[in-house]
Amino acid sequence: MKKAPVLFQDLSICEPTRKGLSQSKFVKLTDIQQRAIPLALEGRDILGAARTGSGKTLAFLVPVLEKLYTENWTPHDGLGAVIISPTRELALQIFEVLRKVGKYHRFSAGLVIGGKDHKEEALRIGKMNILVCTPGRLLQHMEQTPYFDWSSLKCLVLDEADRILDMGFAPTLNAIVDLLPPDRQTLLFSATQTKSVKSLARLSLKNPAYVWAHEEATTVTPEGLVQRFVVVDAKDKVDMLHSFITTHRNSKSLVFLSSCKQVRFIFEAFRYLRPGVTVLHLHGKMKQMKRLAMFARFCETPHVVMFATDIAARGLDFPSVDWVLQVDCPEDVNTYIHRVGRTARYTSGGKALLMLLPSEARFADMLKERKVPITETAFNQARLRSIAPAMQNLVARNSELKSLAEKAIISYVRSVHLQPDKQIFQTEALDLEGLAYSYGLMTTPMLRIKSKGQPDGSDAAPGKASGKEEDEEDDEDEEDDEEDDDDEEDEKGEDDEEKVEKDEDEEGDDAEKADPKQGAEPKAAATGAASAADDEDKDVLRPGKSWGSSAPMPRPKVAPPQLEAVGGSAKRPRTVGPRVAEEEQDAEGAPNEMMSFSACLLDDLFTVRPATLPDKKMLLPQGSRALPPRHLLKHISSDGTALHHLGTKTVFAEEEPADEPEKAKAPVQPARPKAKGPTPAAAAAREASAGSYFEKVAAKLSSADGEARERAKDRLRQKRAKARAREREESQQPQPAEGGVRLGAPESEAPESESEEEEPRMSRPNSKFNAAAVKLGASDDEENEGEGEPDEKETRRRGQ
Ligand SMILES: Nc1ncnc2c1ncn2[C@@H]1O[C@H](COP(=O)(O)OP(=O)(O)OP(=O)(O)O)[C@@H](O)[C@H]1O
Repeated sequence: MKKAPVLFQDLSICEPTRKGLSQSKFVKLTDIQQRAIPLALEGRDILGAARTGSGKTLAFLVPVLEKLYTENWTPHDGLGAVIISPTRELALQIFEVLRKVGKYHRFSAGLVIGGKDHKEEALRIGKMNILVCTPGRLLQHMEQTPYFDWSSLKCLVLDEADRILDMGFAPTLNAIVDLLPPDRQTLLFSATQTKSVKSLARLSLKNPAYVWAHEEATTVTPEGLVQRFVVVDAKDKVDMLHSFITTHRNSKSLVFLSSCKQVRFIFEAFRYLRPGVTVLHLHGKMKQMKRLAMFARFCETPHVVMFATDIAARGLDFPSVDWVLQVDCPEDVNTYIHRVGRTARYTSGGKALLMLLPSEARFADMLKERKVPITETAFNQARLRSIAPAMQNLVARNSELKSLAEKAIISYVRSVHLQPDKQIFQTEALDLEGLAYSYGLMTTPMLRIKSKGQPDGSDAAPGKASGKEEDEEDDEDEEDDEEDDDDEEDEKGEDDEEKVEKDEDEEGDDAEKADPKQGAEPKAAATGAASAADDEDKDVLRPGKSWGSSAPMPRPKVAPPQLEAVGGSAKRPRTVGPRVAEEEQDAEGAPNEMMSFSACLLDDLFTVRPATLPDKKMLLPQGSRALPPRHLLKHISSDGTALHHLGTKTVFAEEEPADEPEKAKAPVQPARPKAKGPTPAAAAAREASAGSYFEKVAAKLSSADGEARERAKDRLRQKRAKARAREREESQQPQPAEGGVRLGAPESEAPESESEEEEPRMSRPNSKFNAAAVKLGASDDEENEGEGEPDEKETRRRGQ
């Protein structure tokens, strides 16, 4: 038997790849690389599996580069390899590694993910040799881009193959595979293996080599990972989370929750609670640029907590994550493995804590059966501080937060309800009152149970969200998020009821978690009807709406005394709310700067044949300022190359209004909750904010016809009067009683949170965003030719 190569220099690979690897400091092969690369270099199809963080990315990138090199591929030969990833962030990460190790090749490479201008991509995609993409976007180009030719494709890679092969992505992947030439090499990699022979069959693998690097190992998770679980009541989860965060301020922690709405609520609430460490969030309903910026910021910041959905569970190589905390039970063992795999990567160590409800405790046994070494632990009760009064105070004073809390609970219940494993996920066992209490709500939100067989909304189908919860719902998600943002701005003067009604309408889109994945029978995952057949009691929860013979769930009152104790007022402060805080926090990454960040990434698609590109300025979105993301560069890289590369955009900086960079650089002042009535500064801020809102509305109205405008102005006047009255009222409000958090506590008392204030620290040397040559092996001059691209929403893909 041939001896497995130990060092990259032992491999029979070409000089450009060898140089790229050694310059990226890759010297020794990991297990999976030792086993998979030689077989792939022989031209074999590969089914590869290895623990998280064990180096699978290089295990397919090296063969891809070698394949094209040995085929004497030139930039004029068109598409030679496609690498498909289930999420945009992962695609971006793969692309970055490709840029590093492929630096000395002459191939062109493009990143094709959703959320960017389809037309601009279409202009360039036909000239790419290697594409790293998400499935939906690739299919869209295959169907709609006239000069996109994939007929000579040599290599197809599916990273996180089991995820891509599962039911959520199945129709898209089937359509892609049907179009691709069958005569190609196919490489599939994941940390968990796909069981579905049918899935594999549709890829028409030829005599594939099965490579499972840690088959003999006693554990399926990394050796340096310490794993614990704790059984906790629903009502204590938020307290535990808070205690955990405040006692791990010097760590980098990733916190998983079930749904986008939960992530949003917990993020907003914790920003107010100021736990003393930077808090971030990442979920599939964020706008593309914000998502990428969050991703980058989490990579760059050493002490930080990021709340995330399973969008962050797979493949992402965040540097130096100390803790993975799972507040909600993952839907299956595979998801657990991927989640905890965000820490203890390569040779480093890490810790993971899983919170299980008493009804979910059996999940720990399932983990052990699958060779996950996890042990039970208990929380130090002495360190557990109840933050329910603080939450209640926050929620009572802020209707947006209250609405978010309600939506979070509804989406959580729905996600539990849609899980196929009813032994673990028991909707009826959920302590909704306790949960509502811990989220600061006086009552549980209205939930109605739909009986099976009734007409159903899209969210009823467990399979609907599957595989699409993150990237493949691009437009809807982004619109939703954008709407959310706009709503929160626009509706500040609206009545609560109107707001709640609208929120409930939006709720239908939130199905990020419900994903049966491979643990479920594909059949059950496919349709809502199937799910009904699966389980007699599988009803569908919809927020606040009646569905035929549905019966309302009880709405028990939750411990009113606590509310009294915290003295929270039902009157909400109208202006300096989380949204304003968020805007301030994002000042360093405000929309235009985000746009530029996107543009940086989009350079990938602008660099081949620069001479044929339209004038750079033409590529800018109308009316947008292509601010060079200087300050954002800090988030991207401290690496000289990156600065140089991105720095070429300074030409646009000169066109930038002078105030913009200043704004971006200005230290961000967090919105402080109030202790007692508005301070003069807060009142001024409110006034200003209210003014800007009204001005915005007035501006909108300026285009309306005369009569309508007059009516609207009347309404506006009334709202202004109301707002002033409210201000006056608030200034006379009593202080919260003992036990409550005083909103707007003086600086000295508030724990020092960095969430809004702290400039993210400079990147580390191993930044994921070290930009190298975009055209692989291109000179700086060549590579810097491209320029930014408008950030328009992509059109909805067909067939999805
Ligand atoms: N041969 C190597 N030498 C040194 N570091 C390596 C090597 N291969 C990979 N790494 C590093 O190990 C880390 C994990 O690699 P990678 O992201 O490819 O893991 P993975 O197996 O794909 O993980 P996941 O299953 O979570 O997707 C990365 O930071 C990567 O740079």
